[in-house]
Amino acid sequence: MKASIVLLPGDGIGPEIIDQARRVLEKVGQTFGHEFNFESHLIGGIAIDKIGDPLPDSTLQACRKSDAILLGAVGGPKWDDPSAKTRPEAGLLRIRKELGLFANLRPIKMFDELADASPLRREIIEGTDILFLRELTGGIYFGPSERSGSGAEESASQAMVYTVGEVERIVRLAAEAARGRKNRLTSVDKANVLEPSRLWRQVAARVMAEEFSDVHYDVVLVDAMAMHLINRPSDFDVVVTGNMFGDILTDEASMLPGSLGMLPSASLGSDGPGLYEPIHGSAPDIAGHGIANPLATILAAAMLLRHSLSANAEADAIEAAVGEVLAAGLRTKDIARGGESIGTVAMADEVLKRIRS
Ligand SMILES: NC(=O)c1ccc[n+]([C@@H]2O[C@H](COP(=O)([O-])OP(=O)(O)OC[C@H]3O[C@@H](n4cnc5c(N)ncnc54)[C@H](O)[C@@H]3O)[C@@H](O)[C@H]2O)c1
Ligand SMILES: CC(C)[C@H](C(=O)O)[C@@H](O)C(=O)O
Ligand SMILES: [Mg+2]
Repeated sequence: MKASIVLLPGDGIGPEIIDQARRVLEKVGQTFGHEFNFESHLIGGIAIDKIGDPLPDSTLQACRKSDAILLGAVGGPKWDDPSAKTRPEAGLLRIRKELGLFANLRPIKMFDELADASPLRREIIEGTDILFLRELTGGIYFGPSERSGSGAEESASQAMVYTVGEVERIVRLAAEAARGRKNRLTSVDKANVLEPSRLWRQVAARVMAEEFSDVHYDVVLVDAMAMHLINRPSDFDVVVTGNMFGDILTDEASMLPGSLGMLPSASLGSDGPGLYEPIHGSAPDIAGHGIANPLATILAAAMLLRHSLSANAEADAIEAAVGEVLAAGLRTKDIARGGESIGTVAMADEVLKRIRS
């Protein structure tokens, strides 16, 4: 197979972890006889610094032509001025919107070998296997925003907007995913307070009744979900929710496997290339120290192989290698819980050694 993969390293630890995921993909290419062509492009703060735009046209065009995109992270204190004209994060939001990547799959996969890394008790996290489907191109992230007034009367607003069509397509995708798993779908909203959540709940209920009556379906309010997630995580199978709730709940869920550095994601649309990235950010507090956990990005590369290139055996090979590394007790600092740890490159070296066809 030949495939062209665009790499968007971005900011902070982005370049460090993308370098390692690329080495893993190259090893997969050699092992399975594929030709992967990599092109790196600018996004985020570095793109603001070099081109004055967090998503330069050249980057967007290259992404459109590619088979898949692997992104590191964007943002950092250097670009945090609230009065700045643009922000690194705007580049990420725009690429998701431009490519129509409305479905963000965030698997919360437990590696049994890593149970010691979680701050939660083993009996709570055991058996946890959740697939979050976070709606990614709508909701409050993309609603109209405004600043007006001055002095103590100055105000800011941003609207949460969902259309029926946006809810239907993400719920359908989530319900189909549930059919291939434990056949359970939970929809998370704030319908006791928010109008868009009431629309979300009505549309989801109709889609489930009309098209997926075989799937066990329930709804949970987002505040309660934040609690259930760390109290009884193994009760959930597929969880579908809006853009902001999905963002927050999945960072919380990273404490099940033990670190943000363990969670990958896939952002998919109805056609065109998918975008794959860790769920974490640019981790400015550890950038440049060589200690970032590359496994979330390496697992995102596995999702890229599975979802964009239909290379399931190759994706399995990466996931198996990660499992073996963890079983061997090898840990980056974030999952070492004070014990011995290895750095970013050494962790990727250990994964590389274990990639087999
Ligand atoms: N997809 C993205 O590009 C993305 C996602 C989230 C945040 N951000 C941006 O990143 C910047 C920093 O945000 P933040 O600090 O709130 O969140 P963050 O996810 O970057 O970091 C939160 C904490 O987790 C740790 N961490 C994250 N990834 C890690 C890894 N791979 N290995 C070890 N530790 C890791 C960090 O060191 C930090 O202590 C902000 O500008 C934010 O907007 C970008
Ligand atoms: C950086 C930010 C725009 C982004 C989001 O909120 O979607 C991040 O937190 C994520 O989870 O990918
Ligand atoms: Mg986030």
